Amino acid sequence: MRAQRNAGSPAQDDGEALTQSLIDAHEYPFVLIDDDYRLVAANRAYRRAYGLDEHAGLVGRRCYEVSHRLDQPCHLNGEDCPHRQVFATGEMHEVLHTHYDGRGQAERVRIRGHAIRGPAGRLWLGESIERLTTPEPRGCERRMIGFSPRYLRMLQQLGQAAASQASVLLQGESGVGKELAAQFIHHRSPRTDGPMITVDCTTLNANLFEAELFGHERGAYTGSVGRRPGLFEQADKGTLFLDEVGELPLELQAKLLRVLESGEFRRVGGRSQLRADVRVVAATNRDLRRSVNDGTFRGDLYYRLACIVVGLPPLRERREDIPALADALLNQLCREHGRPCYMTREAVDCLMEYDFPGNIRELKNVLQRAVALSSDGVIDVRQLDLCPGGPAKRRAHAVEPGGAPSLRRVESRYIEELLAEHGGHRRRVAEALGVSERTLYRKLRRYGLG
Ligand SMILES: Nc1ncnc2c1ncn2[C@@H]1O[C@H](COP(=O)(O)OP(=O)(O)OP(=O)(O)O)[C@@H](O)[C@H]1O
Repeated sequence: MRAQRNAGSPAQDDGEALTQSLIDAHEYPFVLIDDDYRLVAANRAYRRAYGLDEHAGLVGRRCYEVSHRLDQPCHLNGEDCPHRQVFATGEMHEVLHTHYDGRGQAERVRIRGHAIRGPAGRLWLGESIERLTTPEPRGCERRMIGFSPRYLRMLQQLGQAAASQASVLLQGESGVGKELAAQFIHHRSPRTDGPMITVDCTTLNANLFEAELFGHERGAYTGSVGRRPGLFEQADKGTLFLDEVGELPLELQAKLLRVLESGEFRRVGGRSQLRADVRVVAATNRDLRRSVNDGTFRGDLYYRLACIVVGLPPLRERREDIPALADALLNQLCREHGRPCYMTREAVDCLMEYDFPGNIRELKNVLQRAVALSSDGVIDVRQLDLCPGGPAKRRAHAVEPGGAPSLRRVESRYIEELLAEHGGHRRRVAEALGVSERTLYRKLRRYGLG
């Protein structure tokens, strides 16, 4: 708080020097902020991170100007603001935010806002800032691109879910990144050194269920040559990821519930009762509550799986992330193809206009196609093959005379158009849609197009 006053008593000077050396000892960027959002003191790490030298008039500037490049507090921008929370409650508040470093580069940071009290009871906000892009983030975290407030809120929820042992249900459309989110939870959880085992619930049927999940003993049935542990056993001390859990037939839901409740199972052909200690993360692109109401999903299983529910936003609801995502995916494709590629401004605008029913997987496919189509490494609107006349035309087709159609209606019409365009070739339709063939088959069934 040195620069707040020009001269102080020796005792004050000592106090200020002490405050400064205490915050300088902090390894992460740390800043003290008053109730009017003004910076009061900052440590060296903060000044380095935000490109501010000691004499650059740091004190008195507003926190949101320095770190967010905003001219208003971040809660007015849809963000969870630690300043507002700490001054309202006097309690520590942790959030994820996007900050801009000294070179104007966006970076994801975890902020812990502490309530710091002065001798006279005055309150300050002490922000400790952990930069998540450096030092090295964990593998899947680095791959999870997104800086929008909506995406950061979701990451925050995933982080909180990871810290608990409760089961987590990830809900979101196909291609939004549910599997990546499950990996994030696993790697952030205390089980990170254990295995993460994925169960694809779309492939399970009554014949396979027990052998797949619980394993079998040698000679348990014709063709079972050796003993094989099941997925449940393999996930012991780790995470069991139940992908597409909403597709599990009703009769198997009861069996799954039983083993989840008890943690006990028996291999096929085995006598002994075995136990596995698993943490369950499940994912679905259905509205499972509605499935419970429809009677196609068991309510008791839903409540067992959905202690914590995290919704993953579709890409069209976080369009501001599209340029960064496209950039990262394009860089990856360039590395794979061994040649540089560049996207024009118009191409980026075109991507931001598009609705991406297949979400990030579709964005990836669109870019893959564009890289293949571009002869000189420049990707323009033409190579994207989306607009004009692409989604805009398709969207115009989809609008009903009576008003906006439902998303399901838009999607089913879009699939119909793609089927016609590709002569009914399902693999190509799945590619164009940016979903797996499996997902396409489900959609065809759902919309009666199969
Ligand atoms: N935030 C992200 N940043 C970069 N890439 C992402 C992100 N989220 C997902 N992806 C990529 O998008 C693709 C689809 O992701 P993922 O398989 O996790 O989606 P999903 O929701 O599980 O899809 P489905 O429901 O069809 O199984 C993957 O290639 C994944 O690496």
